[in-house]
Amino acid sequence: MSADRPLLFASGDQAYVADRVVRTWHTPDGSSAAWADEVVAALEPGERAIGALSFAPGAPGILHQVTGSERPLVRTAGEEPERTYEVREFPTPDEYAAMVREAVERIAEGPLRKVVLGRCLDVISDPPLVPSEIIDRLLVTRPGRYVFSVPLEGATEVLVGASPELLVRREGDQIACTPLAGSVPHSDDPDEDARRAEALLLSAKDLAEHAFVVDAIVRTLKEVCVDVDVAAAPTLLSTDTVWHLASPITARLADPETGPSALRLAQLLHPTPAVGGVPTAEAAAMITALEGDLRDYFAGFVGWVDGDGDGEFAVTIRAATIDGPRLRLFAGAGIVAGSDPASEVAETGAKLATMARVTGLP
Ligand SMILES: C=C(O[C@@H]1C=C(C(=O)O)C=C[C@H]1O)C(=O)O
Repeated sequence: MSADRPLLFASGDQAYVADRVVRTWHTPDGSSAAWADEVVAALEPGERAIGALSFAPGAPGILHQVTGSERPLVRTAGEEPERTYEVREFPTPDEYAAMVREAVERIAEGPLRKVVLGRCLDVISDPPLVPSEIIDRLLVTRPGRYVFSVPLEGATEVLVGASPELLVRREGDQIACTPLAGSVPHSDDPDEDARRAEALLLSAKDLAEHAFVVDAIVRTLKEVCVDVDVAAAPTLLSTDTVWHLASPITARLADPETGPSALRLAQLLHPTPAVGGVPTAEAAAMITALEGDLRDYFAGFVGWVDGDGDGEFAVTIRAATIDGPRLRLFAGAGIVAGSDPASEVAETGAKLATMARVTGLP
């Protein structure tokens, strides 16, 4: 494997690192069931497909058919070179606040009830960032549980990140999802931080924002699963920069022999209202109208599947693409009735900070 563009996915206390790429599968349409089934059927025992699928249906997906192994996480040594950064925000925080206002107005008219809107940072780094160094820092500091590095279509581009959000895991007939929605930035003051966490657990706006996601996932799981189980109320999940509301969901595949692989399950569940909205079609139209096409692989899903159909996919958030000197970061936030533009700017700023910190941005 190229040391410049590591191929790995970590969720436990080890990282699965690819050492040989047997084949790379591309599709122009990451929502294609036929493509997903073809890739899974091609996997030999001991192989995995690791990759990423775009946010939009009908947009590309890439899966690397690999052999590899679990490796312990190693601490990096060595000095970081001094870097200079040129940063461009798009949309700007003011433009993003205007997008939030427009979404809130549209939600008041209906039928739109929730939409997730994102913004980006584009950075030019001199000297260029080194993806393997960023991955080492992510693995050791672990700002989110799901650390990934996936080479994309071009010869130099790589998708990296530390997502806190499990889209779906399949292990035999056991299915798990841990949707997140409803967030507040951490405070440096421990008392204030605790107050924010308590307030999040009681916030009607955030609980509503969260319930949209849980309802959509439960509905989809019930099409292919039995024993779908979700806690009566969300719990708190902390990342390096934000508090989230989280709902662990478990289920059992109704028919594990012919039932969907982890990859198919991820396709069926995506886009959840954690990254899209409610209703799905109206939210997607609003996202395109207000954001344009800044997402690509951001807010899609990333992970692995094996030939038995087992696997694990995270939502592609707290993520960045690195392409030589160019770095792009994305963060989004759910907008519902009662969302405050300034708070959404602060929330997306805190989410952007996860990858900004590990890439050394000031
Ligand atoms: C879209 C992002 O995060 C999603 C949106 C959240 C929210 O609106 O509260 C919380 C977690 C994620 O599901 C992101 O981090 O970019």
